Amino acid sequence: MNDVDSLARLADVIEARKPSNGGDPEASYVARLLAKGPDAFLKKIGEEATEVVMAAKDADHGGDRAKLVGEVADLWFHCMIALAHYGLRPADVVAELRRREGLGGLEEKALRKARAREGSGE
Ligand SMILES: N=c1c2ncn([C@@H]3O[C@H](COP(=O)(O)OP(=O)(O)OP(=O)(O)O)[C@@H](O)[C@H]3O)c2ncn1[C@@H]1O[C@H](COP(=O)(O)O)[C@@H](O)[C@H]1O
Repeated sequence: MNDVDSLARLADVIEARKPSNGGDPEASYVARLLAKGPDAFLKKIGEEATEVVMAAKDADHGGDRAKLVGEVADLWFHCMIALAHYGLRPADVVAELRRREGLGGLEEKALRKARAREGSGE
């Protein structure tokens, strides 16, 4: 199984845990978070992002890199809950990353600025 398949499988589980699909907030963390609504899982995303930053800073100073992996997994997982809530799939994110393949970040930024200048009539 490849990386994208693993994400798709987890997305299927999250989809099945939606309260509207019968997920039970008493028995499932995903169902509980989805039942609480966007504020709850968006707050978790903020917290997990901060934990990623702290684990990365620790790793910079000889800390445990496995901790960083764990925190990134938590962040990805909670982002996947948000994607599911908004009717999106990991494949949508992968398609966007594929669309960007070969277009450097600096090049993309220059194009974006040029388009904004054209739009403002400068
Ligand atoms: N990948 C995960 C996963 N990663 C993290 N977590 C949970 O996310 C929570 C993260 O919260 P924190 O680390 O902040 O710890 P906490 O203090 O317990 O959090 P809170 O009290 O603030 O919610 C923990 O309860 C973790 O167990 C996950 N829970 C579930 N999954 C996957 O989702 C599937 C469905 O899970 P259920 O919906 O619970 O059946 C599972 O089979 C897994 O594949």
